[in-house]
Amino acid sequence: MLELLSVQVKQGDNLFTYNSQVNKGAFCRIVGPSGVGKTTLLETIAGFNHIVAGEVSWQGQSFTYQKPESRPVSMMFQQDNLFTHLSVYTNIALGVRPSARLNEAEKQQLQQLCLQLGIVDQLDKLPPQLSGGQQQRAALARAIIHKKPILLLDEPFSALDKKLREDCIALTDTMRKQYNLTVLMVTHHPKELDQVATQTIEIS
Ligand SMILES: Nc1ncnc2c1ncn2[C@@H]1O[C@H](COP(=O)(O)OP(=O)(O)OP(=O)(O)O)[C@@H](O)[C@H]1O
Repeated sequence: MLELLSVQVKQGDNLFTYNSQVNKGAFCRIVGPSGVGKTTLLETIAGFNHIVAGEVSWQGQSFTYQKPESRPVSMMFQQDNLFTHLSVYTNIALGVRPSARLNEAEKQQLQQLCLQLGIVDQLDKLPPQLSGGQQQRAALARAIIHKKPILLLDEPFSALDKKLREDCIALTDTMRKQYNLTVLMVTHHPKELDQVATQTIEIS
């Protein structure tokens, strides 16, 4: 379980307090009006914000003060997830390790994952040569191959049209089950997650 206990975070003049529990393996949608602190919640779990008080834990182990790279999470944003001057392959391989140098087994796993995500033919290209949906699927591949148990998604498909959004949500759900991930997704279209969401956090 991912747990936030009286976690307090300052953003400018705002002080946010979070109390949430997300079950292991959940697909949790995070909803609420604009400016209420949804992105701040994900950034706090990812380690990008200073926590003033409280505790964040995974499976009973606190990671409140751990650096982002040591936390059991990977995060994907609405856009600009990829380095534009590096190939799609290298971008995804960076999810394995900073050198992006992979052994044969890792290369095969990357190929297999990209085959499933429908981007295996795009690996030699630069991200700007891909469509928006392909770019987000490449970012998803990088996040998944990172092998962290918690996947934080901040409106990841909101720039895509409705049909593509639905396809990407279904793919994310398949990945959740296959890789035993706990997914937290901020969305302004909660109904689109009706089929997949096992839990909802409403921030008001
Ligand atoms: N780095 C920052 N410095 C100062 N204020 C910030 C910072 N980041 C966010 N805020 C403020 O904190 C509040 C919450 O922002 P946040 O992005 O978490 O909201 P949100 O619920 O994700 O909104 P939206 O649905 O519009 O994306 C907003 O009022 C925002 O202006």
